[in-house]
Amino acid sequence: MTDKPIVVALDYDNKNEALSLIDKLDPTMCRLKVGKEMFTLFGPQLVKDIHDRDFDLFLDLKFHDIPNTVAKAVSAAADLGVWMTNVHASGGLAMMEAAKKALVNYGNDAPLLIAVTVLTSMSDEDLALLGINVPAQEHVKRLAALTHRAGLDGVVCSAQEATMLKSSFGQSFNLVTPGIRPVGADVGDQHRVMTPPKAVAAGSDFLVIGRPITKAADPLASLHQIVDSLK
Ligand SMILES: O=c1ccn([C@@H]2O[C@H](COP(=O)(O)O)[C@@H](O)[C@H]2O)c(=O)[nH]1
Repeated sequence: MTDKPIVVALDYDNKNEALSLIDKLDPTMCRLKVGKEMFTLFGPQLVKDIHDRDFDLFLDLKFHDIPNTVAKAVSAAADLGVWMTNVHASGGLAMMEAAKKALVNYGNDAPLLIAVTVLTSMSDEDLALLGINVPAQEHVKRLAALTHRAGLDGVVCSAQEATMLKSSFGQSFNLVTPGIRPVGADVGDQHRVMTPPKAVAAGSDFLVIGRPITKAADPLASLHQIVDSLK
């Protein structure tokens, strides 16, 4: 297991609310994720505010565009000094290769670059509506293979696919898994879910957890409970 596997997803529309949670957290306990909502509202200044507090930051903007555009976006994310960023694997091999190439000049300062396979909110039925008539597990494997071939550092997937992906692509291929739900937590819009201890046992490297922490009556206590459940 990675030393700090929990990545708290900060999906807030209020910056002060987010910062007041962050100020109660310890960077040795977890990493943080900023996604489309907060980055659209608060921009690069939020990234600076989080870096000032010494947290590793996953900038989860899931770039999906033509290769040239994605390469430039990934390079802009690297300029912000983030720990991890991502693209959609369904953008294709050329797009992922261009994104990877854009980070060459950053050397050891380059963020980890990972690709989203199939969103954890999607079921086999959702895929069928897109004309993808294979189980999610099979489509995830196909997109992970493309990501591995492009030389990226890993994928976003469900923990339900973790064992299969570790055995196919090896231990060093990072598996970042949202859709994490402690026993009894509201599943919400997620479909392919798993509890924190089971996700780690299955091979997840990083557990992305949002609402079970941020919407809890006591977010800090909820985070502590999850951390303790992994010991
Ligand atoms: O497949 C994916 C990719 C990204 N996410 C993001 O992770 C968090 C999950 O939040 P919860 O509140 O724990 O459901 C959220 O920011 C998503 O944008 C994902 O869920 N699935």
